Amino acid sequence: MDDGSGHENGSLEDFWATEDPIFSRKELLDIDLVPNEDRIIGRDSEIQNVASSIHPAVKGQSPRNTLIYGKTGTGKSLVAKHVTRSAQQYSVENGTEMGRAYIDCTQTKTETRVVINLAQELNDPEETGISIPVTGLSTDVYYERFWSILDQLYDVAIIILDEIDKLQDNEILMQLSRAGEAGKLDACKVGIIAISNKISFKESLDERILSSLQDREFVFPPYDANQLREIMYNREDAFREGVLSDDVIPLSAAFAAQEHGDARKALDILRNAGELAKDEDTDEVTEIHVRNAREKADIDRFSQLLEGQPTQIKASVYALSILADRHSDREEFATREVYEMYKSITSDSALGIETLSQRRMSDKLDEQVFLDILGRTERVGRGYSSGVTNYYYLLEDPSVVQAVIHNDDRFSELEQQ
Ligand SMILES: Nc1ncnc2c1ncn2[C@@H]1O[C@H](COP(=O)(O)OP(=O)(O)OP(=O)(O)O)[C@@H](O)[C@H]1O
Repeated sequence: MDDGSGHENGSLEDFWATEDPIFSRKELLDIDLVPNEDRIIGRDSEIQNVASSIHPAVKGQSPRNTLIYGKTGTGKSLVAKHVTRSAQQYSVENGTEMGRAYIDCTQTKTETRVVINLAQELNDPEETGISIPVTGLSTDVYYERFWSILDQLYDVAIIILDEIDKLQDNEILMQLSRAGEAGKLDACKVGIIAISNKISFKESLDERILSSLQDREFVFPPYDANQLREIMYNREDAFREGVLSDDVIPLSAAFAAQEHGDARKALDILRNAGELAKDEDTDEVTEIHVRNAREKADIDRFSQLLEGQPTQIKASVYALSILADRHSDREEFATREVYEMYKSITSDSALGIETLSQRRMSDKLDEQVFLDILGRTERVGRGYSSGVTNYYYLLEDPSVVQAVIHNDDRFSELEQQ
C-alpha cells in the first residue's frame, strides 16, 4: 500500500531498473528470428540451391517454383526467409520491384484466408487504392483484388507457403501456380516456395499442380551434434557473459541430436534452461537446468499430442506407460498385456468410463500409432502360438507420459495400479 512516503513507487522503480541476470539479448533465441548469414550454420549448399532457383526474379523474370522438404527444425523456413529477404534487398537496390510474402499454413488453412493474408501483406492501400476487408467479400473478389495489387505494385512476387500440407485444399496452389498462364496477371510474375515436413504430401496433389510446383525440389538433411553445437555457440551472446557453464551447449546439442538433429529443439532447450535458472534466482545455467528443460520440452510436446484426446485413449496409453515403468528392461508389450492393465485401470470408478473389449482397445492404440504417440511392431508367433501378435511401445519416456496424463484430475486420483 502507498503510505504517502513514496516508498512503494521507489521500490517498484528499483525493480524496473533491475537487469536480467541471465539473458542479455534473449531475442536471439526467438524461434521466428531470421539471424544474419554469419549465424547460419551448415546450410551453404541449401542456401545456394534455393537462391539459384529464384535467381531470375531479381531481374524481374519468372522465378522457378521450389519445394523444400525436411524434418522439423532443419532450417527450411530459415533458409527460405533468408534467401528471399536477401533477394528482395538486392532487387530494390537494382530497380526491380519484388514482393515477398510468408504464410504459415498451420495458422492460415483455407483458400480464402490465404488470399486475404497475401493481399494484405503485399498491399499498399495508399498506392493501389484497394482495400482488403477481413471478411465480407467473395473469394473471387479477393482474388481479383489480389491480382490487381500484384500487377500494380510488383514486377515479381515470391510467396513462401510454410507447412503446405496443412492447407485444407489445393485450390490456392492451382491458382497461384497457374496465374500467369491463366491470364490473371498482366505484368507481375509469381514464384512459390512451398515447404513441408511430409514427403508423402505430394501424393495428395493434382498432377498439374505437382508438375508446376516441382520445378526444383530440395531435401534438407538433419543436423549432426557438431552442427547443433555450432548453431548454439553462434547465439551464445543471447546470454550474459560467464552465465553458461561449459557443458550446457554440448548437452543441449546431444539431446537435440538424439531427437533427429532438430535445431528448433536445441534452441528451445537452451532458452528454457536459461528461464529455469532465472526462476531459481541463480546466475549460472548448469547441466541440471538443461536436463529439466529437456523434460519440460518433452512434456509440452506430448501434452500437445494428447490434448483433447478422449479418456479411453488416455486410459490405453496410460496402461502401456505403467507396464513400461514396471518393466524397465523391456520396451514392447503385447496387446494382451496392455489389455490386462487397461482393464484394471478402467475398472476404477474414479475414471467413469466403460471397459472396452480387447479388440476395441487395440483399435484405439492403433490410432495413436498414426499420431506419433506410440509405435507398433508385428511379430509372427512360433510353434503353437502361430498368427500375428501386435506389440506396442511408447515413443516417449513413461515418466513424461504419466506426468501429462496426470494433468487430467481423474487419472491423478486413480488408485495406485
Ligand atoms: N543452420 C542453422 N543455423 C542457425 N540456426 C538455425 C539453423 N537451422 C535452424 N535454425 C534455427 O532453428 C529454428 C528452427 O528452424 P526452422 O524454423 O527454419 O526449421 P524448419 O525446418 O522450418 O522446421 P519446421 O518444419 O518445424 O517449421 C529457428 O529458430 C532457426 O533460426
